[in-house]
Amino acid sequence: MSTEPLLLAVPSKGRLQENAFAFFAQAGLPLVQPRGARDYRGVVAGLNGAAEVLFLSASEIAKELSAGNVHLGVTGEDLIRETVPEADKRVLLLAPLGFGPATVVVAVPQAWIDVRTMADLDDVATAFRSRQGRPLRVATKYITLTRTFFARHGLGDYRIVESLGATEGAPASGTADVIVDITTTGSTLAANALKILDDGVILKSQANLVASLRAPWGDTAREAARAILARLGAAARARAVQEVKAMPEGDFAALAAEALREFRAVAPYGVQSGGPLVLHAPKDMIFPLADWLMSQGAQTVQTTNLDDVFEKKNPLHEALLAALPNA
Ligand SMILES: Nc1ncnc2c1ncn2[C@@H]1O[C@H](COP(=O)(O)OP(=O)(O)OP(=O)(O)O)[C@@H](O)[C@H]1O
Ligand SMILES: O=P(O)(O)OC[C@H]1O[C@H](OP(=O)(O)OP(=O)(O)O)[C@H](O)[C@@H]1O
Ligand SMILES: [Mg+2]
Repeated sequence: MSTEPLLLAVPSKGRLQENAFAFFAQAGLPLVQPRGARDYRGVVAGLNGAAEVLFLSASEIAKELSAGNVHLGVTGEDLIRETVPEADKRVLLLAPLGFGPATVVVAVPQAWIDVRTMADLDDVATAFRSRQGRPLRVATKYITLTRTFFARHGLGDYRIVESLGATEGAPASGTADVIVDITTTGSTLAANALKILDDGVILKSQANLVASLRAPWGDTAREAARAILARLGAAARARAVQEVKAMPEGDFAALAAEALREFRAVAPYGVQSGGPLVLHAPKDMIFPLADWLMSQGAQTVQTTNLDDVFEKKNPLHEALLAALPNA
């Protein structure tokens, strides 16, 4: 029986760091750095040493998950898709985390007014070859994503100019003709007079909780993952729903069935004959559900934000178990 602790990799700096810390703390899993903020190892508090934390950069986390050197990690989906070969065999994206949004796009100079689509860009590539005797040049650090996307659009005659920063400046400085890079607010593209092709969205990325399928998943690591995923799952479920309480008139069982069908609301404690009817409903359904409950005779409909909703059936843990070898 393996007692090696679970290794969790969390961004140590950059855009994802602050949100990642807050995310674990909010789920009742504070990450502590016993020797201070410059310490690159820590622990997940409350798990008796069963889970250690490694603080790495977002791109290193993608590599370590791929290699199986950590069990769980937080990093951007863009970095996973770019750096992990045959990603589906090596990692499992357990859950998007709602922060670190970034879209990987193909962008061209705004001055190319007739170029709006990947098909137009293919024509440009053909023109570069025949008139200038050279291929279209694409500046990017997303080499794999670019190759796959261009191939999917039948665009083959181009050259990648590897860029390690300030990619958006490449067309103006003449080192490339077009770019593939991430954008969030769009202000960097606009400042460099670039526009996104209509069909030029390669990937909509955000930070994800990712499991490595190649890591040595011993008993201690599995048990730590179960405990972590139970807490994360409870916090996620609590964010997704509100509790709704009301005393409608009529057959509660039939009303609960209709609430599920029409409003995706569940009755987690079943229906009590004396009432009230207690439901967990998705946040975007609260108003229509309340309206409907009042149309069914409820005088008052009360909703509550929840801190945690622990459920015996934990979709995160089940997804992990299903993906791990001989689980
Ligand atoms: N506006 C943005 N610019 C850069 N990255 C962003 C942005 N918004 C979200 N992200 C995401 O943050 C992750 C990259 O974070 P960061 O740049 O801190 O990591 P890194 O590339 O590993 O670090 P570094 O480049 O300093 O070594 C990516 O997944 C990216 O999609
Ligand atoms: O759409 P926006 O909101 O303008 O954000 C996108 C820009 O932000 C990032 O650059 P960053 O500032 O991290 O510099 P670097 O990648 O060159 O290090 C990214 O590489 C884009 O250039
Ligand atoms: Mg960066």
